[in-house]
Amino acid sequence: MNKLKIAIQKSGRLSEKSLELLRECGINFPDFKSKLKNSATNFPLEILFLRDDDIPKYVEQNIVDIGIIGENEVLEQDKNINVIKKLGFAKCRLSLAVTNDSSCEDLSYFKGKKIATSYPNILAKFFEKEGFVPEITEISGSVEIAPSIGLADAIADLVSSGGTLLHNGLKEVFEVLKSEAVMVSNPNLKPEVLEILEKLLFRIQAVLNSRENKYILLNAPTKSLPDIIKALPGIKSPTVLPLADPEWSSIHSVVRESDFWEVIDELKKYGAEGILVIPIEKMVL
Ligand SMILES: Nc1ncnc2c1ncn2[C@@H]1O[C@H](COP(=O)(O)OP(=O)(O)OP(=O)(O)O)[C@@H](O)[C@H]1O
Ligand SMILES: O=P(O)(O)OC[C@H]1O[C@H](OP(=O)(O)OP(=O)(O)O)[C@H](O)[C@@H]1O
Ligand SMILES: [Mg+2]
Repeated sequence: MNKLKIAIQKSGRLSEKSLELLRECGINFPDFKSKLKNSATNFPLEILFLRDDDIPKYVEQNIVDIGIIGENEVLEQDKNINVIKKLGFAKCRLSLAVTNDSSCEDLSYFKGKKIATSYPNILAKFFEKEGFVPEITEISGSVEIAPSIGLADAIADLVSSGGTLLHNGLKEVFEVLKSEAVMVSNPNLKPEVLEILEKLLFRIQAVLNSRENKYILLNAPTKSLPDIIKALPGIKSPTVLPLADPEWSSIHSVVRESDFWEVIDELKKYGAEGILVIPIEKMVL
């Protein structure tokens, strides 16, 4: 039987969220990662647990068909692989940071400086556009320690909360790129494997849609219905149901998480009451 082979980070920032995504797609697999190659029990999928840095190479060589890694790793390694879906987790940015006492106004500050990073290729390309490339020293982790031990003048590393920079006396000065987890694929998959991938992507999209949206129910004065309907950017148009009291109606709709609070403010302005917000389990459009 044909199977789709996926590589997932064994342990680290991407690991749990990648497995959670597969589980939410209804895919069951034995729950232990010490067995580095596992098969799903109810979907034609084989899961390999690997170091994230190795995943682009394995996808390029078609040892696996697809993988989940950070966009940062895709750009750094520049292998012959395709990004086929952004997955919306492990959001972070690659930023330049200097010691708190440095006065860094613009990028020319880095002329003649030494920068420690795990992303030397991305950083060199970034500075080539500026017309100069500072000295770059590659280290594979704990990058934030470099200025305090005299290894470099500045760093370029991944930042999300900013806590690690803060605890190491550094300040973020320029963003080099934004990143999130992505699914990558070998560009030449066999049709029978592509067919399985399409099925998986369909399920993933339903999960991502549900994460980005909320189902809302509310009661509103019937006379305000036109305003309320205008304020609700539903999938098609909201469901309107009469209540026992004809002066009131019940309205159901789907609202994007990102627009949520503005929409609620609008609805309240038009007299909406008893607003219930419900997470969506899956959403097939
Ligand atoms: N602070 C962060 N917030 C959000 N996402 C992050 C953060 N740091 C890293 N990431 C993302 O998670 C990916 C994996 O990061 P992690 O630190 O687990 O990798 P690693 O130490 O290289 O692991 P491995 O042992 O597999 O080589 C990164 O490539 C990046 O895309
Ligand atoms: O802005 P923050 O929320 O503090 O996150 C930033 C830190 O997260 C990543 O390292 P990670 O913790 O994954 O450890 P690693 O060095 O082992 O990769 C990154 O390399 C930073 O050090
Ligand atoms: Mg790694």
